[in-house]
Amino acid sequence: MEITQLIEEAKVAREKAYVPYSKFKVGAALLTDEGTVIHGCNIENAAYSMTNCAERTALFKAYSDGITKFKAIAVVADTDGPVAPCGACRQVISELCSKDTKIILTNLNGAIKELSVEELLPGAFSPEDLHE
Ligand SMILES: O=c1ccn([C@H]2C[C@H](O)[C@@H](CO)O2)c(=O)[nH]1
Ligand SMILES: [Zn+2]
Repeated sequence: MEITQLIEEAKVAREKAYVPYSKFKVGAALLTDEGTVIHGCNIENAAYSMTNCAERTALFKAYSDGITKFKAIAVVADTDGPVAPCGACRQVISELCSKDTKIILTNLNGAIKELSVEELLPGAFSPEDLHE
């Protein structure tokens, strides 16, 4: 699947966002190694800190179905430039994606920024750091 097509999938995912508080819709689309696409959107809560971002929704959906290998993840929001994932998502992406998963950050105006996982969060805390 082309990256442009994956970005369209992220836009479809974005329409499912549950954002009564921020009104800021975000969509994510994960391209699995098998070639399937898994959607994620942000889901907010009246207890604001319970909010789950689109990127983490997509990854948690995939892992909970036993799918753990991804070629790419596209993220889209109505931002001026390519959307900037929050720190929590950068940390989770660093661990749950492989080092060669492409991170595609976009907006509704066609801005596109492609990053590696290392570029998304240089020097991330990782499972190896837990070893004594
Ligand atoms: O990359 C991002 C940035 C923000 N949000 C969500 C969290 C919250 O619902 C709203 C405003 O921060 O956007 C995401 O889902 N992904
Ligand atoms: Zn986030």
